Amino acid sequence: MSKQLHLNAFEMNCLGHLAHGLWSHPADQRRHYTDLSFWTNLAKLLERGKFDAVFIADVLGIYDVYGEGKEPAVRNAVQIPANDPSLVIPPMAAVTKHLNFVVTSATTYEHPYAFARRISTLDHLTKGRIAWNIVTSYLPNAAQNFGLDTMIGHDERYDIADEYLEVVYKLWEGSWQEDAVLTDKKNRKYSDPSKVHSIRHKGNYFNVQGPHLSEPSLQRTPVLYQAGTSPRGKVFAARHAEGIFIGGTDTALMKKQIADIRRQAEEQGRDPAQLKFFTGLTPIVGATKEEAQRKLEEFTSYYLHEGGLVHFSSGSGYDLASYAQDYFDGSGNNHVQSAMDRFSKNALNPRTVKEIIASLSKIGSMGLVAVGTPEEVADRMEQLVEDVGLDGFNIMQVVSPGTLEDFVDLVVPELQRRGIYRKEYQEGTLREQLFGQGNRLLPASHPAASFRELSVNSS
Ligand SMILES: Cc1cc2nc3c(=O)[nH]c(=O)nc-3n(C[C@H](O)[C@H](O)[C@H](O)COP(=O)(O)O)c2cc1C
Repeated sequence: MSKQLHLNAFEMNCLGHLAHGLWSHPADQRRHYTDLSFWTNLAKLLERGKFDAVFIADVLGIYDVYGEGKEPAVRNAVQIPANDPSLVIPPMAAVTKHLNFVVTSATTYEHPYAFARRISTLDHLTKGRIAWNIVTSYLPNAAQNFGLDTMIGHDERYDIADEYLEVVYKLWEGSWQEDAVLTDKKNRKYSDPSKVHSIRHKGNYFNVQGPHLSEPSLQRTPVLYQAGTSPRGKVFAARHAEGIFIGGTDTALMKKQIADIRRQAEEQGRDPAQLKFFTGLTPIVGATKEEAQRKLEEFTSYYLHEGGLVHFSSGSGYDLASYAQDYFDGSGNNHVQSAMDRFSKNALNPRTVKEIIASLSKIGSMGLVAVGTPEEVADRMEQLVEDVGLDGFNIMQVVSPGTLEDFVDLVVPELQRRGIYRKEYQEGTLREQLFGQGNRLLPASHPAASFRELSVNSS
């Protein structure tokens, strides 16, 4: 394999992210997610393992579709309690030099002006180590928490997201010219007002005058990740995303989606090499095959099936506590549509509702799982990259930090021995680490670049 692998650790600022119930395993430390040291220790571990980034998911409401109430989610700690994803980044940045941070934020609820400033602040504090995972959200309760009775329709959420991106591109790329900051102590001029521009955005969803309050950070626009591969999601990804997080376990479908997004990006004049594809992988590693298998069985005994059902029900929009048909009928389409592409009757490999419920009793049911020796796990990763066209993985955890410790100590050296994973970090921003030196900013072929013209056309 000639490609170099990229690795993110998949995280969330909460007790129960994906491995529902595993917080009660004796070795698990997730109950300390409210402590700074949980995050600084994680960051140091990941930098030791030369990880690209910690990728932090987020939600803005509770998972209350299953059983039509909050009790199952709260009882099983399914992403509740959950704290803010961005505030743990500065302490992690303070104890590392190269590790990067992907923060998830939905375009449906928070205003882009405030969000753009928070990201610029993070990009300044980390010296260009920030990415944004752009999502549109899928929880009805999130809509209710932000003043709506029901969720905005699926495709309209993406229309809002497109305009949101236009606003933040104007703020990040167009508001401050590159030479606007003078730092001229002699003449007591910090910035040149003629080079700091209002953006005067008036759109269907947002009106923003500007200018951006933050001076330009190293990357200006953070590295843009996206998750969601519905037909509308793919159009959005092809236009904006530099990193795409593809979910699920159906590798034939992933391969199709990757080819589709790369083709659409190329049609829009983007270089398909400027898009990197990731999927979720849960590694369970042992010195021998038998030891790895024993670990899996032990972990499974702590896993809560009901937690998996709660998670899936809100993701898909189907209440698995009461759904009576053999196959999903497509009515869950306002939630995560790409989940429906995998599970409905029209899926490439359709599964019955009964089969789906059974699969949710297993560890790692939200992504791929690799159980075995370090060599076997590395083999599987290499094969997936070659067969599916992936560029890397979001490593999903079962016990924290045990899963990542095993991976760093056992699998990383094997990947390095094979020459497919860095032994040392490259200097530079996250975008440069992903796309090579000199790529601090988005390329001219990216739609954000057109908003640099703002500085020429306005004042
Ligand atoms: C792999 C994957 C990870 C996702 N992570 C999140 C997340 O952390 N927070 C969130 O609000 N939505 C998340 N989403 C859903 C996105 O909000 C997405 O924009 C929305 O549900 C539409 O997805 P779709 O294009 O597949 O229909 C994720 C979706 C996928 C497929």
